[in-house]
Amino acid sequence: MAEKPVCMPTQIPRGEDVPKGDSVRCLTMLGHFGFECLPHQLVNRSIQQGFSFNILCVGETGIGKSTLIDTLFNTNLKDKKSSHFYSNVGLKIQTYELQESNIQLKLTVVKTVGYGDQINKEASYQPVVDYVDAQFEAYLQEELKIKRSFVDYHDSRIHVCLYLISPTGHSLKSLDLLTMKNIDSKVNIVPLIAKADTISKNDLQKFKCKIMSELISNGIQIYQFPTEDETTAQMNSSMNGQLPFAVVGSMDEVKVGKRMVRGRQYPWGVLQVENENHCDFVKLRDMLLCINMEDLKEQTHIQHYERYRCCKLKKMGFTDVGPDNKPLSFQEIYEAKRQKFYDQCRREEEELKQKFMQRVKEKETTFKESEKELQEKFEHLKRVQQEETMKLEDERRQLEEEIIDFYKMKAVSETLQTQVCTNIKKEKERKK
Ligand SMILES: Nc1nc2c(ncn2[C@@H]2O[C@H](COP(=O)(O)OP(=O)(O)OP(=O)(O)O)[C@@H](O)[C@H]2O)c(=O)[nH]1
Repeated sequence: MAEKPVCMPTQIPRGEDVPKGDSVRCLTMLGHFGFECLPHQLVNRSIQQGFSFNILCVGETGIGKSTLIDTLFNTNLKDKKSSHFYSNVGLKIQTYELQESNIQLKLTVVKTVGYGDQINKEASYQPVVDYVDAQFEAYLQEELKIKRSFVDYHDSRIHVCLYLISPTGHSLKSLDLLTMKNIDSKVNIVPLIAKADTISKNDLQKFKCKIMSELISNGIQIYQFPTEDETTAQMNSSMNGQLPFAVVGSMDEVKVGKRMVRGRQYPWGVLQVENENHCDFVKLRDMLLCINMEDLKEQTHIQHYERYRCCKLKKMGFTDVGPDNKPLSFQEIYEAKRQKFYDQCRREEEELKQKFMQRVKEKETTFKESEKELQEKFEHLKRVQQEETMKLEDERRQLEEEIIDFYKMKAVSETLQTQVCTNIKKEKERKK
């Protein structure tokens, strides 16, 4: 084996001419180094770690959500039927560990419950929006932690929203438009016509065109299968032209000739779920699971999550450039924020002090006025009391004088009485 060249860090003296443009130099290698095996390392690691995929299934009650998921993963995920009588829309979240050959898949299925059953459907999309945002928020919080643990973190961000449209054959319902409008910037929407076996082939084509034109005229962005990779470009661009997929779900095995196939049996024949001439189920499964799962996850991360993260950080006051459009470091923003916060605290403290002083002054004035009032009242009462005392004193003196006069008169009357008695006695004796 050839000797490996020692890789030295490139050091270019300042001011020395650096060739512009072609900065990557191609070296002719002298032997085998083994880095052609790099992709295998990735494959092995991915197989060891396992894969995860999160699907949001939005559609009216009984439209065929559970059957479609079961058919997609060829498993019976055993889901109970929902009632039509919920007063609000809810979500049912279930995580399954699936295995195919030696590939592990952690599948999370989030399904709407009671969707489209309320009379007032205006807020029906809100639980869906809240859930999608909550998963972004959880991921952001993990990212912002000092000690992050992405190795065992269950990333629950929604990778695809399968939006099941009722096979009315006419047009989208206002609830469909409202919900899709509110989630199209948060999640990859793949629109599907549910129970496509209930609508004729002719009507189906017209219905597909109608749905697409309504989505475009309402400015609703649906997921486009990527066309950058030349190995999948042709297939994906052809599939983009066939959206929304008309799907049929069934876990029933039906006999067709000598084969058993999955399908729906009718008196007039069998609808084979996996027959591309009967419905678009296989197209959906191939696009979703075989060809574009990684792109769906990537779009979730670099487009939808990025938008949420950007909005959230901006709301928190973070920015990449200052008012003069010069780049700002995290440290500078932090310092600026700290200073702003400190100034705000000082301002608020000063305001509080002023308010407090003002209130103290007001209270002081009120107390002084009350004190003055009380003093005046006291003086008045004192005067009244003095006058009362003097009056009473006068009356007492008058009474005393009257008593003295009374006693004097009493003494005089007693003297007179004694004299009269004596005189009467004398007169009686004289008459004898
Ligand atoms: N004709 C037809 N019937 C279907 C299809 N998919 C499901 N069904 C039937 O529709 C009924 C409801 O299907 P589910 O898969 O339970 O519907 P769902 O939307 O999960 O129901 P909830 O969870 O109760 O809202 C069942 O009787 C299914 O057999 C389909 O593609 N075509």
